[in-house]
Amino acid sequence: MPKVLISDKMDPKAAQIFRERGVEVDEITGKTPEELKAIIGQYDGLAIRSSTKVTKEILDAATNLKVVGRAGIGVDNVDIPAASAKGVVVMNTPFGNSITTAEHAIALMFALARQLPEADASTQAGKWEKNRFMGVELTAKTLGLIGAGNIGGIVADRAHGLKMKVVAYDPFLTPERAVEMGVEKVTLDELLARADFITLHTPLTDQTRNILSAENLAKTKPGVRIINCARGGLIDEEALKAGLDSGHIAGAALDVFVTEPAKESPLFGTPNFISTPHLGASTTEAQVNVAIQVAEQMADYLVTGGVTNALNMPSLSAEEAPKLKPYMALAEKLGSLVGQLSHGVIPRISIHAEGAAAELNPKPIVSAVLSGFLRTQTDTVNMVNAPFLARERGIEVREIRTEREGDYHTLVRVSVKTEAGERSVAGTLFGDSAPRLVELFGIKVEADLAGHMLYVVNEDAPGFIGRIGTLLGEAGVNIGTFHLGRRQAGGEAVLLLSVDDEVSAELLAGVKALPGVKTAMGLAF
Ligand SMILES: NC(=O)c1ccc[n+]([C@@H]2O[C@H](COP(=O)([O-])OP(=O)(O)OC[C@H]3O[C@@H](n4cnc5c(N)ncnc54)[C@H](O)[C@@H]3O)[C@@H](O)[C@H]2O)c1
Ligand SMILES: O=C(O)[C@H](O)COP(=O)(O)O
Repeated sequence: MPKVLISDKMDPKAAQIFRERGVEVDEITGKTPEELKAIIGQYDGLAIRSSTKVTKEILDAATNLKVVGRAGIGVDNVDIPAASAKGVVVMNTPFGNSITTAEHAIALMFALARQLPEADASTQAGKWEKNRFMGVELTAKTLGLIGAGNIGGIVADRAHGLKMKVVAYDPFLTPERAVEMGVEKVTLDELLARADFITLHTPLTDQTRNILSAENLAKTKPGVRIINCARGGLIDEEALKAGLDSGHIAGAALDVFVTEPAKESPLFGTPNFISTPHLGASTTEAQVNVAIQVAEQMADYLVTGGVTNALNMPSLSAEEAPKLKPYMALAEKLGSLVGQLSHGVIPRISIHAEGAAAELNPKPIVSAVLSGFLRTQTDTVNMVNAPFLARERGIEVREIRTEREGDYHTLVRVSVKTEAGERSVAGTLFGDSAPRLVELFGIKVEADLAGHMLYVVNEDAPGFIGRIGTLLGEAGVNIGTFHLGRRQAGGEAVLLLSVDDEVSAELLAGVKALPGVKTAMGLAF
C-alpha cells in the first residue's frame, strides 16, 4: 500500500481521501529539515503547503518518493530540477485558492485605505481618536497590478466593481487579454508613476525578485499604498520601511515576507504598516478545495498512474507512454530553453517534428514544449493546461510534420517568433531515449540539457576556453559537461556548461566581464 506524509497543516479532507483511496497516510507537521530527512525515506508521496522546503537534500534522502503534491499554487519551496532529476512528479492545485487570495488583497487594500488595524487598536484602548484616522476612498483611484494572471485577473474584476481604474504591468499579457480583463496594459514605470494602490501577483523569479526595489519605489506616486499577497522577495523590505518612514509611501500591507515565518522585521511597528502571516490562501473554502484536489491527484498517481496538474511530467495514456516519454522529455527541455532565452511577448511558437518524430501523436509533444516554455513565466502551468494558457496569452501554436529524415533519424525543432526575428533550437534522441540539443539559434552544438547550466555567447578567439575554465575554477564551481559550437572560425560561438550548483550573480558578472563575451545566463532544467 503506498504511503503518504502530510507535512504541513492541511484540511482533514486530504487524509480522509487518501485513506478512502487505499493510501496510508501520516500527518506530521512542524518538522525541522533534519527531522524530515530522517523520516522521508518511508514515503511514496509528500503532501505540502508553503512551509515544508523540498530541497535537494530532502529529495536525496527520499529514496521511495514518487510524488510531491502542493496543496496550493506556489512551488518555489520545491526544487523542481532536483525532483525531475530523481523522477519525482511535482503537482500543484493551480486554481483552488485564487479567489480567496484575491479577496485577501482587496481586504488589505480596504484596511490600508481606512487604517483599520490601527483604528481598531486605538478604539479598543479606549482612545476614541475620531480625528486621527482620516481615510481615502477607493472609488476612481488607480490600482496598479504587477502580474495579471489568475489572481491578478480576479483582483482586477473586483476592483472594477469598486469603480477603480486598473492598469497592469505584465510583459506576458497580450493586448487582447488586457482588453478582455478591462485593464490598461502599461510599462512598469508608467504603473509606478500612476498607481494610487499597487498590488503584486507574480511568482518570485529572477525577473520579479525585488521588482519593487529602492529605485522603483522612489518612482511611485507620493502617497501610494502597496499590497503584497504574492511572494516575499518581490519588494525590498528595507526600502519599503524607508519609504513609509519618509511619508512618500502612505501605507503598505504584506502577507508574505522575504524570510518566513517572519518573527521579526524592521517593518513591524511602523505606522501605516499592516501584516498578516501568509494568510492569502487561508479560508475554509480554499483549504477544502486544495486539500481535496491534492489528495485526489496524488492518490490517482500512486494508485493508477494517472497524472494531473504535474509541473514536470506530461499526462499520457498507458499505450503511448513508452514511445512518447523520451520525446516529451526532449520537447519540455527545448521549450524551457527557448523560454529562458527569450524575453517579452512571443506571438508564435512552431513545433516541427522531423523523421521518426513525425510519426508520433503530436499533442503530447506540443504540450510538453509549451509547458517547458511557459514554466519560465508561471508556476501554474502543466501538460494539461499549457495549450490553454498559450491560447490565453495569444500565442499562435503551429505544428509541422515532415516524415522525410534530415541530418538526424529523428528531430524536434522549436522556433519562436520574437521582436528580433525567428529563433530556433532543435534536439534529437540518442539511442531512441536520451534527449540531446543539436542546434541552438542556428549554431550546431551537442549538449545534454540537465540541472544547472551556464550559457555564454562569445566571439570565437584563442584562449577563451582557458579563461572561462580558470574563472569557474577560482569561483569553486565544478563543471560537469562542456559543449561548444560556433557559426564559423572567428565568428559567434556558443558555450553550454553544466555546473553542479545554481549559477550565482557574482559568477555571471565575472563571465560577462571576460573579453569577447556578448551574453551570459544561468539556465536550469
Ligand atoms: N499569499 C498567498 O497565500 C498566496 C496564495 C496563492 C498564490 N500566491 C502567489 O501569488 C502569485 C500569483 O499567483 P497566480 O495564481 O495569479 O499565478 P499566475 O501564474 O496565474 O499569474 C502570474 C502572472 O505573473 C506574470 N509575470 C511573470 N513574470 C512577470 C514579470 N517579470 N513581471 C510582471 N508579471 C510577470 C505572469 O505572466 C502571470 O500572468 C504566485 O506567486 C502564487 O504563489 C500567494
Ligand atoms: O502559493 C500559494 O498557494 C500560497 O502561497 C498559499 O500558501 P499556503 O498553502 O502555505 O497558505
